Order: sequence, then structure tokens, then C-alpha cells
Amino acid sequence: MNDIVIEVQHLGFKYPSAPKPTLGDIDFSVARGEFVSVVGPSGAGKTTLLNCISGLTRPTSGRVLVEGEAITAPSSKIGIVFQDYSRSLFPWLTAEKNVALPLGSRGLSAEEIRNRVSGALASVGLGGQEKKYPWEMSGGMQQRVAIARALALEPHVLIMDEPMASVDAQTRSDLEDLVLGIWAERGVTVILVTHDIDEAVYMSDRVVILSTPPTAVHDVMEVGLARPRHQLETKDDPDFGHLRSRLFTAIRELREFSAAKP
Ligand SMILES: Nc1ncnc2c1ncn2[C@@H]1O[C@H](COP(=O)(O)OP(=O)(O)OP(=O)(O)O)[C@@H](O)[C@H]1O
Repeated sequence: MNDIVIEVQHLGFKYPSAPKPTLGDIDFSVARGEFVSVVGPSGAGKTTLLNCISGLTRPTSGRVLVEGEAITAPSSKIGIVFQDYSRSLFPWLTAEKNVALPLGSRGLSAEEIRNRVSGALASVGLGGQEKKYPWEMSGGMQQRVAIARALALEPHVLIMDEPMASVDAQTRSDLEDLVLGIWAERGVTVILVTHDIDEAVYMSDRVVILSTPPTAVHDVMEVGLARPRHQLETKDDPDFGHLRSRLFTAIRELREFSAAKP
């Protein structure tokens, strides 16, 4: 039997200033240890959905359960990584202080905090870089600090909103493999929002395809490619090409359908 960790149940959301709901009725679940990507046309409400799942935004209707508990505010079970590391890291704090910051309010001993910070920085390959400031680091390194900060909370669920979008292509594939390594090692459940179709197929067990607003789940695609994945071999697999084409076509059709709507 699947151990369901995240249940998104008939989730709806309308921004007070918007004329119609952004999220109409979103329903899906994620099993423990699964890697699920969320894709959809621009403006579908992917970030809005992640904000609702992580408790940053209260849905207008429906609910999100994490390990059976309704999410009504940010939870220690959920770690979040945003796209823009330059806005999520504090430039006046070193890497280790940035990672330690959210742990301060958790009632942990100083030793436990030190262990978690060094373990998280080691997991993202930044052992020995603890004393560096964000402005002394490359974009990829800064994003790794942001990932370490989420990991130090030892979340059961990791929510990632376009975490690879602000770095160059080579750093992007390195970060993809880093995230897959952490996911495999820590057994954390991941929801990743991405605009990149290749990335969604490469990383995921399943891809949730959102429609246009008022948004619902248009389709869920099982990936089923062998793991561990490799940037060259996996992307050379004919099945990768088929999945990629299917996803590309679905999103293009959704965009065209939305553009043709009166
Ligand atoms: N605070 C807000 N107030 C009003 N409307 C908003 C607000 N934030 C987002 N929106 C609108 O809600 C819709 C969904 O936005 P959201 O950023 O969640 O979509 P997205 O799928 O993540 O977009 P993209 O793919 O372009 O990153 C968009 O039309 C956006 O303009």
C-alpha cells in the first residue's frame, strides 16, 4: 500500500484583486519518497499552488494534508527552496549563518544546530565553505546554500519553485544531479515546479500537468525511466524522447486552447 504524504484536495484559490479564480479545483496526491514535478502554461498558478501546499497562502477552497495534518501555516515538515536565491539569502550572513537562521526558533541545542548546519552544507558539496558570504559565491553555490537551509530543517517534504532557473545551463544540470542525489540519500518527498520540460522528465517519477485558470490537473504522466538517471544516457533513451514530446504537446495545446478562449 502506498504511504501518501501529500494530499491536495479540491484546492481553489482566488486573488482578491483578480476577476476570476486562479486555481479552480486541484486534486492530486504524492506518495512518501516520490519525486513529482508540476508543469503547466505560464500563469497557470504553479507558484500559487506551491504557496498553498507550503502553508504560505491560505486556499479559498479545499485543503492540503501533509501526513494527514491540514496545512494552515508554514510547517516544520516542509522545506522550501525558491527560484531567486539572491532574495532568499541574507548577504550580511555567512553560508553557515544563513543555514542556521531558521533553526534558531526550533528549540534545538547549539550542538544539534552545528551538526545540522555542517551536515546540510556537506550534502550540497559546500563543506569547507561555511564562512563564505553569498556575495563571495557563484549563483550555483548560493542556490546550494538555499537548498542546505531547507535541508537543515530535516523536512519530510521539499518544495522547490524553479530552483534551477536562475543559473547557467552547466550549473543547472549539476544542480539537477545534486538534488536527485539528496533526494535518493535522504528519502525526502519532493514537489518541483519547473518550466523546463526536459528537467521535469529527467528528475521525476510523475509529472502533474496543470491546465490554464481556473486551473485543474489536466493530466498526470508516469515517467518510469530507470534510476539512477544520467544526463547523457537518460536523455538518449527513446522513452525520454517520447515523454518529452508528450509533455511538450500537452502544454502547447493548453496554451493554444487558452489563447483561443473568448
Ligand atoms: N498577488 C497577486 N495578486 C493578484 N494576482 C496574482 C498575484 N500573484 C500572482 N497573480 C496572478 O495569478 C496567476 C498565477 O500566478 P503564478 O505566479 O502562481 O503562476 P505560474 O504558473 O507560477 O506562472 P509562471 O509560469 O509565469 O511562473 C497569474 O495570472 C498572476 O498574474
